Amino acid sequence: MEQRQKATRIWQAGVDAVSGYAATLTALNDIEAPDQILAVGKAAAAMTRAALDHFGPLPALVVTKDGHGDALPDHVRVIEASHPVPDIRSLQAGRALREMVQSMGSSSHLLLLASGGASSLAEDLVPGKTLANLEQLNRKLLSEGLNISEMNAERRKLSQIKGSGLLAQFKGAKATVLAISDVPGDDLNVIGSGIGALPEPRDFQGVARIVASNKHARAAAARLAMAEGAPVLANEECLHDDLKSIAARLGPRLRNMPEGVMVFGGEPTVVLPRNPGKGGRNQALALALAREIAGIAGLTLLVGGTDGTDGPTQAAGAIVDGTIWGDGAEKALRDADSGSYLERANALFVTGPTGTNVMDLIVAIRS
Ligand SMILES: O=C(O)[C@H](O)CO
Repeated sequence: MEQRQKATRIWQAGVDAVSGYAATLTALNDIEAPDQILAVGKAAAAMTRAALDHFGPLPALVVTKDGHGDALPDHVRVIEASHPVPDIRSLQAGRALREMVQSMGSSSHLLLLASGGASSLAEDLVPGKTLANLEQLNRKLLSEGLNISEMNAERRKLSQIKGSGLLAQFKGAKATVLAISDVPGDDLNVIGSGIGALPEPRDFQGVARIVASNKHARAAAARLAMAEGAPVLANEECLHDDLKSIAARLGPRLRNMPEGVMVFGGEPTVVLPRNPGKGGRNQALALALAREIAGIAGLTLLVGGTDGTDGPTQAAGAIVDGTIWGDGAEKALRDADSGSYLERANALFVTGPTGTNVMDLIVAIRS
């Protein structure tokens, strides 16, 4: 129990360090007041709250995931949409964003706050494509084990607002983009499929900045571990691979880990069966790692999505140790049903929406 609490504290320190509110507030210090705020992604509400606290009650349009749009003032227009597979509200949100950008005057300054999840939450399709095409594409992409860069290259092909398409329609004087990165390499053209990417030949002044990333979260987690007296044995962004390979690679390191803490970040890919059960990539990776450490005492792993939601579930991930792997685990892994198994084992890690999204974070503790 003590190790679970320690892992949770260290993981949470990582997430707190990249909170959408704090990261945005800090970045706003040297930015002039905009005329309009647009915010898209899982951290949109937290980022908007920071901008409103800093600048006062500016007009704002927030597009975010179901259940992530709370605690905003009444004057803010909030559109909640579906994630990870878009729905009709994603199209409404995409249209609202485009219309807002197109309606801004020639001297205007737009503040665009972008975070992960935007690919699904807002879309404005190229002519000839339908919601059914969009849903079908996303289901396919999510099940094939592609990395985010490969997925978003496909998503951009269907979109009028991704890959700098949104800002290409802005005729104002200045656009400032602040982004929280949930992609490897922090590439603005990949975050939310490039919803906040600046177009190359543009007639306005454009500034874009990453305000939080996985690196910041790992650094803060490692800092807390050290402050609590635990040697930090690893701090790596190494989870960009198919989750079976990641488990096979990390397994021996974890089994042989001396006393201390290891921190890993990134986003595993997963190939889903035709009818997946309950879970997400973090729960699946946690269970695959539970197999690797089965029977080992004094070792605890917290595997969690920093946004607080792992796939289409209410859990952020799971906390596992040497006692978790047991009857039914192999089948649950095979059927992409780790969530059901981990729930029965009382191993789910639940935080609710965190107000940020910088991919996933693993904290391993050995005592
Ligand atoms: O929305 C998306 O495309 C992913 O979260 C990456 O930003």
